[in-house]
Amino acid sequence: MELVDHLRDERNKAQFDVEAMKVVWAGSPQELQLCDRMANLVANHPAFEKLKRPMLVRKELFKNSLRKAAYARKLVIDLGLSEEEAKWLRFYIDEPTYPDLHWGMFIPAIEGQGSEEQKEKWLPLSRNMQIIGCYAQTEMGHGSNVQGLETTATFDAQQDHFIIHSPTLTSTKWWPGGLGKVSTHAVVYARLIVNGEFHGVHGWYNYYSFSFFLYLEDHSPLPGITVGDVGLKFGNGAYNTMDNGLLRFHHVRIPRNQMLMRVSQVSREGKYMQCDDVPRQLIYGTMVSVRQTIVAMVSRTLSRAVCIATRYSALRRQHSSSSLVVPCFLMIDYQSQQSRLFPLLASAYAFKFVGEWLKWLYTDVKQRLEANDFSTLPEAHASTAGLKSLTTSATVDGIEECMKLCGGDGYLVSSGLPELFAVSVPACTYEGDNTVLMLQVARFVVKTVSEVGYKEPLGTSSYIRRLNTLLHNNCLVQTGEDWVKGDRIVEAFEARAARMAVTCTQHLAKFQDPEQGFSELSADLVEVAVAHCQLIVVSKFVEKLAQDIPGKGVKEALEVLCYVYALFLVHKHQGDFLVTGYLTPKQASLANRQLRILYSRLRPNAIALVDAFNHTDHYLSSVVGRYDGNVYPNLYQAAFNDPFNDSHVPDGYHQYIHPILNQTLAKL
Ligand SMILES: CCCCC/C=C\C/C=C\C/C=C\CC/C=C/C(=O)SCCNC(=O)CCNC(=O)[C@H](O)C(C)(C)COP(=O)(O)OP(=O)(O)OC[C@H]1O[C@@H](n2cnc3c(N)ncnc32)[C@H](O)[C@@H]1OP(=O)(O)O
Ligand SMILES: Cc1cc2nc3c(=O)[nH]c(=O)nc-3n(C[C@H](O)[C@H](O)[C@H](O)COP(=O)(O)OP(=O)(O)OC[C@H]3O[C@@H](n4cnc5c(N)ncnc54)[C@H](O)[C@@H]3O)c2cc1C
Repeated sequence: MELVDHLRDERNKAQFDVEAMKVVWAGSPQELQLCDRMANLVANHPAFEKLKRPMLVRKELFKNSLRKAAYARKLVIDLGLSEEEAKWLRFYIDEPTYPDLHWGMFIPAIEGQGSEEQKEKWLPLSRNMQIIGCYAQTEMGHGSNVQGLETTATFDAQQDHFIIHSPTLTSTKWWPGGLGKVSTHAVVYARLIVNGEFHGVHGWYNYYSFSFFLYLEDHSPLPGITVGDVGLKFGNGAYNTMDNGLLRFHHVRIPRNQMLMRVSQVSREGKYMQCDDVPRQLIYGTMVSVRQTIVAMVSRTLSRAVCIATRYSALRRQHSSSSLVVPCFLMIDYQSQQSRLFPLLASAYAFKFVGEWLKWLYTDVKQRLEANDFSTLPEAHASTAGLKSLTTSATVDGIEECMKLCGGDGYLVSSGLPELFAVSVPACTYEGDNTVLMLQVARFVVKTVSEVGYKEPLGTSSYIRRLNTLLHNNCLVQTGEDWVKGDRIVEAFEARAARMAVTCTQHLAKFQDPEQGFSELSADLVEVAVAHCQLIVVSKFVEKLAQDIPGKGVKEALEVLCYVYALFLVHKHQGDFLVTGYLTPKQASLANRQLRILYSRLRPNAIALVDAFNHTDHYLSSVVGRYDGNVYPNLYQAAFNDPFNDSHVPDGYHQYIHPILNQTLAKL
């Protein structure tokens, strides 16, 4: 049967080379080839079917996810896949499961915080999956406040042991993924007590379950340990494939050498030693690593939602305002639809490029840390925390908007959007609540501003070196066209960020107690941090455009996206730009007018730009976002694929409907 491409006319409108754009989106021809291979491996393997997922009850859902993870592991071994290939394989399986935490947090925690001897012992076991681990930091009473963790690790010099204990209900470890049912081991964060003295929070490599011996049928916890799942989470399917767990210790003994000893050590004699030159913050290093990973991946999540909404918008017709009878307008041709959709399309590209940059920054920091150079850690912390916060919040809001952009059909599970939203929304909370993370960025920015004159601002904060110019020179834009110049746009974002930071720093200086000031001004400080992070995203997009980008029309299409992203933000936050006095109302309205012109330039490329994401239909799992655009027959069929339509007479009909129809309610 001949396949009909319902989006062919839209595809023919493209003004750039889509294959070349696919390479830009993937990062390199090699990355494109790798992702394509892994995506198709998953798409063509029946083991990874996922359409029935939202219909399954938790126990079936969980068993199904274990089966998929086991198949994935088998494929990794049978095909001899590299760690990088295995990572993409897991990504395209598109189901949160215990290996995410094992590979994403447990192993990095040992790598970053273990001594050489500890790494030699535990890493091979972990990499071969002879043990499965998780990252147990959060407690029932303490998530953001890591210093408040209550679990204790008391050194017993006589037996050369640590005694791990949960002294209160609120000290129960609460939320760690993979902990509830699967993991055999955990990196546990607890307060160190040596000779009755507290030494703050540290990490311990710990085992809590007999399941280390995989052949045991009885998967029961070690004595003194209570473990379980925290319970059903938001959205059927979604994150319920993960066994987020709870864990309590009752005076559980572990050998002294299971304390992760890179940052500090306890000797056989019970002497506590902070390792020379290694900052205590290194115990937070795993979070820096995962926040970076989240930013590297988030653009794919947003691109998925945008791809679905763009394709459906380019197919579905609505009435024009002049004729309520003849459906003529494609949804995508409504200005109002474009003004909601195109900034999200531009954001997906913007987040991809900032993610690439952050990966570079993190790789550099990691190498420095290995060589005991900790100088760039504060910058890495602020950038990973801020960008994780900015991009996940925007992505989750964006998915919700895409759902609305598809009208009622977006709300159907078969659109793929509700599940995508449910699985993504906890990203605003895990790895640090987004507001708490923005406050960390604000601390960094305010500190940088306060130190001007005696400490040189570096990296992402180097704009603060030009504070005088940024505070006193106002915007030079006179025409709409003036707004589509990279350096002018970056300068506008620098001026806004600098002015907001200086104002807040001055307000803070009025408080005698800086912490009280920080608390009272926290809402303003979050806005300072947002301005700083948006500047990073905009400037990295502009820097990307300065590179050599091959392919017909590719650079031009990216330029339009970059300006859409930036001018959309200028419009959305015009209050900031106006209040700081950098823009006049006239310049702000020129930005908005230019934005509309950019939407019309983006319009013919819209479908090609989402095709360049190279998403398979399996990954999208969306009837309305199908590549061939053959939506309506499939939407109709999907309704009948729902087991609820197996029968015309649902359970309960005879019992509860017949009495109403027959007026025999009294018998109920
Ligand atoms: C939307 C789509 C999503 C797509 C997703 C795609 C892929 C997903 C991939 C992976 C995700 C998979 C699973 C997720 C699993 C989730 C796991 C978790 O959630 S683990 C638990 C995470 N918990 C947190 O993040 C807690 C947040 N709290 C903190 O980080 C800290 O306590 C806080 C708030 C930063 C600081 O507290 P505070 O008490 O004020 O300060 P401290 O005394 O602790 O420290 C002060 C100094 O330390 C510096 N600092 C803080 N953090 C770090 C760090 N991480 N690295 C380096 N330095 C750090 C801080 O700047 C202070 O420095 P100065 O003294 O000012 O110099
Ligand atoms: C799906 C999922 C997976 C997770 N996986 C893991 C895991 O594998 N391992 C692990 O250890 N943890 C995990 N967590 C826990 C996660 O890291 C915490 O939920 C997160 O750090 C936030 O902490 P909290 O839940 O205690 O929220 P809280 O800190 O109680 O925050 C609640 C509210 O208070 C505000 N708030 C808190 N502190 C401040 C402050 N100082 N200033 C201003 N506002 C503040 C926040 O903005 C938020 O609005 C997971 C959580 C989820 C949802």
